Amino acid sequence: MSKYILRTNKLSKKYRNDFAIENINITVKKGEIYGLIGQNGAGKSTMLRLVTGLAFPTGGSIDLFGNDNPNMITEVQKRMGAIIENPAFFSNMSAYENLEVHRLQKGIPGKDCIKNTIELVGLKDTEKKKVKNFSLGMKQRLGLGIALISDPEFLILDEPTNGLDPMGIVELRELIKKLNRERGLTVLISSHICNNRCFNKFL
Ligand SMILES: Nc1ncnc2c1ncn2[C@@H]1O[C@H](COP(=O)(O)OP(=O)(O)OP(=O)(O)O)[C@@H](O)[C@H]1O
Repeated sequence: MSKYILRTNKLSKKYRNDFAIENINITVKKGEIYGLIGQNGAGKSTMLRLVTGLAFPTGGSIDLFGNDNPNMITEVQKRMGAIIENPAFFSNMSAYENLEVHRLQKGIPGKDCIKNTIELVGLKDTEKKKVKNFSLGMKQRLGLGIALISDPEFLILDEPTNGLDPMGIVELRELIKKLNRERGLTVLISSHICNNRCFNKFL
């Protein structure tokens, strides 16, 4: 069985005449938390959009779960969960109802996964509160819940700490570490925090 989840080979994306990313090779091993660090505009979101199939490369290849056939992206997507940019929510619904919509969309049988996900991301006490009344930290947790509801093997997070206060960052960091430790979840996470000390602290 493959020991890595993701491998890119000379991955490039060009918009008109400019490369957003050029010849990027990364390998994310099974069970690791991989940090993608770069300043604003470095190409982090582009990279994650390519990996999740939201955009197509202009050069190079992406190997996910040992499969580099681009036509298989729908199959491998089922094994991934992602938060890219700001996830969309139904603001007049509760966390439970939002998760129910995603459960139905993904065809996940039984409602146990909703309760479990709500507990996992720490939204148990929100009960019937509507998402429009959520704090940013709660919205991040719900986004994470949506990404996790299908029990993925690979979680991709694009700048998940943006806008969070220091406490929210610590809570999110602990949750990601817990998911990695207890579920063996492999995580690819981006950040524009270029100070190595800060980023090491994050992980
Ligand atoms: N749809 C697009 N059309 C044209 N150019 C784009 C598009 N998406 C991204 N770019 C360009 O590609 C480069 C990389 O952008 P990207 O959003 O991937 O960087 P980033 O590292 O995620 O930045 P940030 O930290 O600000 O989110 C930028 O120069 C950006 O302007």
